[in-house]
Amino acid sequence: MKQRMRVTCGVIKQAGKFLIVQRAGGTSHAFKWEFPGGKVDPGETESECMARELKEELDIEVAVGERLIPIEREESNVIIELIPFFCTIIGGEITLLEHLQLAWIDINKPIQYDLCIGDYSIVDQLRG
Ligand SMILES: Nc1nc2c([nH]c(=O)n2[C@H]2C[C@H](O)[C@@H](COP(=O)(O)OP(=O)(O)OP(=O)(O)O)O2)c(=O)[nH]1
Repeated sequence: MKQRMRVTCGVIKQAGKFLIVQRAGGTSHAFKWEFPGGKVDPGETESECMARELKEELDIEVAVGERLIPIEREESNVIIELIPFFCTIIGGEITLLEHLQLAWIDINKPIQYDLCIGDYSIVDQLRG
């Protein structure tokens, strides 16, 4: 059986635009753009993971809101379940602790960034 990996990712909207961040070199999906987040640790709930990852990556405190429809992708020998959550910043200032750059995107315009492939399905959900 293939290994499953659950990954939460945060959808943060401000002034009508959505936050995406660019992965660093030397990681899987190096230099791709994504919604910030990461793998669910053993014993942790999805929303605990979401809040922890946004603190670790962006140094912000968030209220974790609605869970969107998860996206499942098969990659070499793992199945990645990407679980998006709407998040609202309740503390801190966005500081890039792991990523190279950030951008605020207008969801209704063509995306000018090279997103991780599964993230296009999140964009589709946000476009409704
Ligand atoms: N965080 C995040 N990961 C994504 C997205 N889309 C997507 O395919 N992925 C993939 C990339 C990685 O293979 C995996 C997440 O791993 P990660 O490296 O961000 O997770 P992590 O922070 O827990 O990793 P680490 O501690 O092991 O370095 O999911 C996305 O929008 N956000």
